[in-house]
Amino acid sequence: MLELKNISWEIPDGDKILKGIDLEIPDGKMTVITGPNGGGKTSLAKIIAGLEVPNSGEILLDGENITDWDITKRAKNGIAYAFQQPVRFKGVTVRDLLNLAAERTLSEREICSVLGEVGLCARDYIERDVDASLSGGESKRIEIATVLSRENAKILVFDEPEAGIDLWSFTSLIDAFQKLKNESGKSLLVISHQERILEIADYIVVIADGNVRAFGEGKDVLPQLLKEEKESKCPLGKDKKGENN
Ligand SMILES: Nc1ncnc2c1ncn2[C@@H]1O[C@H](COP(=O)(O)OP(=O)(O)OP(=O)(O)O)[C@@H](O)[C@H]1O
Repeated sequence: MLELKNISWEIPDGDKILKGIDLEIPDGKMTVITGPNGGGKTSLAKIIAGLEVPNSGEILLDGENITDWDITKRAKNGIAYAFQQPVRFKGVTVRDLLNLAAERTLSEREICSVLGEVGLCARDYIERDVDASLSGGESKRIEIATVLSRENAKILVFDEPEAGIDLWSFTSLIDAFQKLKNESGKSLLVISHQERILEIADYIVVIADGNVRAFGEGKDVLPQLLKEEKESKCPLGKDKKGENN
């Protein structure tokens, strides 16, 4: 299990972005982190992946303190992270990237299958460089396919997988998440604002203003979120003008 204990993080100018986050991410379940823009979701995901170091607090993986582990060590020990804005590499093909992620040579069929899960036709992409020639949506889908290929990963972290993805590919992605959640035994941690992703979550965490504002089973948290949205409130106890209520 991944546990976050009293995680705080501030940026160099002294602004506190995360203010003592306590969370237990259940094993083998799909947990979706949601909340208003700028609330601290990506910052938290980066801290989990080892891209940022918290100013205080601890991260435990299966009881082991991993707070000081860098991104490589965390990746080797099963934490896979899909960036909100994917990194591009000139001279590396889609095939290379997927083989690297799987830590073995995947068959054409396996590559087809994983690209198909994100709505890409392998024939058109397998030998393409993962560089700036890819559109934003293509690059995002390849990034997601890379994380799906990480066979050794125990915890898959996706930051706004829906961003820039067309409706058809999005439907494939929902199916891929459903399959992972039902069959893989892996933990999925997904940052999302998308109602269809929230609907399939086992657990939902609402992060706002650097705090956990709600955490619980999706069936309990989602109706409250939707009710607040209908009443034009943000899920943080502020209305849309930013006034507390
Ligand atoms: N490296 C940084 N330097 C300065 N400010 C930062 C940095 N990283 C994050 N922030 C600020 O911290 C706040 C939280 O950002 P974060 O990306 O974690 O929010 P978020 O909840 O993921 O938002 P969104 O839903 O818009 O993706 C924002 O105000 C952001 O501008």
